[in-house]
Amino acid sequence: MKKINIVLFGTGNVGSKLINQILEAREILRQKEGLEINLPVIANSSTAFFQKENQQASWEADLTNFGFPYRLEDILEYVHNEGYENLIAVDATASEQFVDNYNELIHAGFHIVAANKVANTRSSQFYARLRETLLEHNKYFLYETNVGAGLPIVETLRNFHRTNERVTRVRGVFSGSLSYIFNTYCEEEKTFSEVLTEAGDKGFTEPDPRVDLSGKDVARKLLILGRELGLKKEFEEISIQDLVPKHLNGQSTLKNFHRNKKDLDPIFLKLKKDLKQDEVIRHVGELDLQTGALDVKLVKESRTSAFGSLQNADSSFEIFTESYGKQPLVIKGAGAGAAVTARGVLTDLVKLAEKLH
Ligand SMILES: NC(=O)c1ccc[n+]([C@@H]2O[C@H](COP(=O)([O-])OP(=O)(O)OC[C@H]3O[C@@H](n4cnc5c(N)ncnc54)[C@H](O)[C@@H]3O)[C@@H](O)[C@H]2O)c1
Ligand SMILES: N[C@@H](CCO)C(=O)O
Repeated sequence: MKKINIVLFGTGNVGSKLINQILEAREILRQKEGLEINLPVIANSSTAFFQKENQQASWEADLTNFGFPYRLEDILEYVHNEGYENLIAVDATASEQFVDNYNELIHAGFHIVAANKVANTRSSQFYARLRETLLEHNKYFLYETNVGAGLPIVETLRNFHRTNERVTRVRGVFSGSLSYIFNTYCEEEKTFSEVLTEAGDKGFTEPDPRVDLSGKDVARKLLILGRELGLKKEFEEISIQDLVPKHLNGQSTLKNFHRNKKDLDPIFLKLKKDLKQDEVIRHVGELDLQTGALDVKLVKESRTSAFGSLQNADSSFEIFTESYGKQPLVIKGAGAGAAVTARGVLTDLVKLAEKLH
């Protein structure tokens, strides 16, 4: 039986769903894949819990009752002393800082699976150095959920690139949360701030929804795909339409944003009122591989168009390549949500396990 040992960082929407999916799938994975997934350590921003045997269904109570404040070194020392092999660190945080730990984790023998997009969107230098370190230590880094949650976008583009299929353009509704927000806002008689709150409650938005509304999350996804296709770009080069008014932006606290998010209502009401009868608002990202332009913006679409008819938190990616000619390859489905994202992370874990001895 092949065994992998996971140290999970982040027990929020995605991380907690992942633990439950692992517990539910554990027996099937043993029987059908010959794979045993252990979760000896789970940690959030303040607390870690070490478990000698397999994680139990009561992990939430264990983390609350037996968790303790920790430093990364405590975890590294623990897994080293216990002799765990095939170690995988799962980054289910949204933290800008946590990725600073990747280097140390790789040196300590970890592979990495990330839902967090930050590591792939820092400078090109950081991006290249991370890959060099992985190579030097013979470690893998999988991050399919960085774009389109559980949809197979990164792998599809990587396969095109590997096989010399020229990708010319990728256009899409990249954000599951903004898809939900505009799909709902254009159909229902609710204020924008009500819909935004609803999207957060359903686990569709980033922990700080301004990361979605500012266009940053979609810009990150464009950069990740562009780099996957060999494009040399920095985050600052992306053209982004920011939907957050200045007085509520990242310079002010998240609490202040939530307290004043009603200020968004008149802005979006005006946009809605300006629509023609058959039009809806959609948030799109576009990556033009021929010009190297990356663009994030709001557009008006006809209700019956491919993007205009999207529902719920669905994303849709149109991939234009040489062989697909004028008709793009389209990948469409839920682009946000804890369950689909956690399933994507679990898929990365199983894929990574296949590569290990
Ligand atoms: N929710 C989705 O639909 C979705 C889809 C695809 C990708 N993602 C990505 O998944 C990640 C998690 O999203 P979420 O919705 O679960 O967020 P969340 O806010 O619900 O959970 C984040 C967790 O990370 C923990 N954390 C923060 N900083 C940490 C640190 N330094 N060390 C350890 N733990 C830390 C927090 O305590 C919390 O448990 C994000 O990067 C997000 O972009 C989310
Ligand atoms: N906020 C993100 C979650 C998935 O990364 C989105 O809307 O797509």
